[in-house]
Amino acid sequence: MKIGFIGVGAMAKAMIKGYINSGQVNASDIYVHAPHKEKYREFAKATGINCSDSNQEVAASSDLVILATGPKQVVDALKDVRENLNGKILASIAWQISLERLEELTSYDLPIIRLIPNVNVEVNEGMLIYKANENLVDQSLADTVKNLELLGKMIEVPEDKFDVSGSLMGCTPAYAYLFADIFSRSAVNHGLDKQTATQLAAQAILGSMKMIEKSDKSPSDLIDDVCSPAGGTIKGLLALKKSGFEKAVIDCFDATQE
Ligand SMILES: NC(=O)C1=CN([C@@H]2O[C@H](COP(=O)(O)OP(=O)(O)OC[C@H]3O[C@@H](n4cnc5c(N)ncnc54)[C@H](OP(=O)(O)O)[C@@H]3O)[C@@H](O)[C@H]2O)C=CC1
Ligand SMILES: O=C(O)[C@@H]1CCC=N1
Repeated sequence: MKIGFIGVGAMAKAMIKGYINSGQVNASDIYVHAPHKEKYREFAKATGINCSDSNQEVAASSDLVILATGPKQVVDALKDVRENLNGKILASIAWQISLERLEELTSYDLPIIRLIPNVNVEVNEGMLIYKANENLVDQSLADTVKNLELLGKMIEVPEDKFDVSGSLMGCTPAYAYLFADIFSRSAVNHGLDKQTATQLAAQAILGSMKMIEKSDKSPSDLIDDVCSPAGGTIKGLLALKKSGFEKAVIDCFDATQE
């Protein structure tokens, strides 16, 4: 399957790296275009993907056309390609642009899948939510989902839950990185070197997330298992609570929904 990207920003680059890392997609089957070629020329050279001269050329060269612009640029980008989408599947990762709006800007006959990925697609550990329109069904839908599963887990979500789910899995990587960063810096403050500190924090967080995924205990039961009586963890946990950590996290999530 040939894959095209309209827009070559942070998320398109992460998806492209994920596709190539998967070993299932050749760089020579990936086509990209965005207005400022200087921003992705080096990336294209390093990965071996094709730089097309226009959005139309991307659409014409691809079976799956991934719209990866910011939401405000969707109208212009789709105006460029709407005549080139016959026989193609359109995937959009644009935040808050509904399937209905995508159909309105292209065609009511076009198979379209709306997605929110997260940046961890780059290492094939992404979380992607999706909803397809009624033109994308059966084998075509199964093949599209299978293709996107090269990048991570795909979960179907109703469109009215896209904003809340999208914030939860789309924004959270930034907060997880922050958590790892602040913990490793605290260890540096106590004498550990930064590289070791980052490695230890990252593996501890990675293993903990696998426990949440694989264990049948709830996160709160898992917390109890780490808190030995009168040990260091419970002291740290209560310090976090006293400092307003939980309120800060709730405020953070609420802010993503504004
Ligand atoms: N970053 C993330 O973690 C996530 C992002 N998203 C969504 O993905 C989309 C892209 O995000 P992100 O990659 O971070 O944003 P960026 O701003 O990094 O990338 C946007 C890209 O769109 C290009 N672009 C702008 N106008 C056009 C046009 N008319 N035709 C073709 N390309 C165009 C820009 O090109 P140029 O720079 O040359 O103007 C740029 O390459 C957004 O809608 C965002 O909400 C969804 C989930 C997670
Ligand atoms: O910050 C944003 O708006 C985008 C969507 C989710 C992650 N990044």
